[in-house]
Amino acid sequence: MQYYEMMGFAQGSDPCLEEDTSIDLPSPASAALFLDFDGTLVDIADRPDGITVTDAARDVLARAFDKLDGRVALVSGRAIDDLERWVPEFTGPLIGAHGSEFRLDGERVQAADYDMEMVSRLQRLVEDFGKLRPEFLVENKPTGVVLHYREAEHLAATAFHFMESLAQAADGFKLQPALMAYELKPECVGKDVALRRLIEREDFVGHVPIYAGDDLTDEPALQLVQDRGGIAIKVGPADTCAGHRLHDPAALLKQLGGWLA
Ligand SMILES: O=P(O)(O)OC[C@H]1O[C@H](O[C@H]2O[C@H](CO)[C@@H](O)[C@H](O)[C@H]2O)[C@H](O)[C@@H](O)[C@@H]1O
Repeated sequence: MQYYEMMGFAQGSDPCLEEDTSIDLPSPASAALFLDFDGTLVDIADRPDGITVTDAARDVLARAFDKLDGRVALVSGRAIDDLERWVPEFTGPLIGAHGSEFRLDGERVQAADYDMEMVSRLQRLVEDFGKLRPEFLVENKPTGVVLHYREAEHLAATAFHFMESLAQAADGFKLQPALMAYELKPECVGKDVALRRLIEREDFVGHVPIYAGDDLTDEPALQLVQDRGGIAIKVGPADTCAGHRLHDPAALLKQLGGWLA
């Protein structure tokens, strides 16, 4: 068992979990669509810079933007600068760094106040730790830092203990377990908090929210959407509160492609 699973979030596939191949989605004219990025729109890769945004993914984003009259947003743990590099053609709303940053109507907004000095300090500490164990990959974000152990699974517990200790010491920051990674992020941010703000905007309100996500960080947003009468789709095999499940990004793109045809 990986340390990540010990923390309560199973990654392993469970043959008992059924895929929901025909989700009854509302008409695009009455819907708003929110998509997580890694593991949902694109397949997970060995490294953050190793992903491929397929033509199918770009096509679904473009058609959703058109058919839903702009009511489609990406909701990601990645920073907005990073998302913009991967999908430069997408002009819709972006929620980045787990809800710390927004891009709305083409404008950048910082969603939360956090201690920038502390971010720099944490980044330095994690970078130094990463130099001691180059098997880890360190990813800096404007709001924090991630220690990836995908290429050193046997060091998962080491990664956890180090990052957990920093979280205990860093006022206003918390540990966010993710897929084969531990992140330090401001404790006031969350995808659900950011999503609530977007859902309540004039152009989104009154439309049925649909959210698809694969990771632990998506669970509060999946719950929020269900609480608002919307549709929550879990991508992948992990435990979830979502009412629907699809196996992988390809299955999601197929569903959405059919819906938007
Ligand atoms: O909220 P998301 O859009 O799903 O972003 C979550 C994190 O995604 C990236 O890390 C994850 O995907 C990498 C590429 O597939 C993979 O190598 C890594 O193990 C995963 O944790 C990204 O690097 C993080 O910043 C995001 O928070």
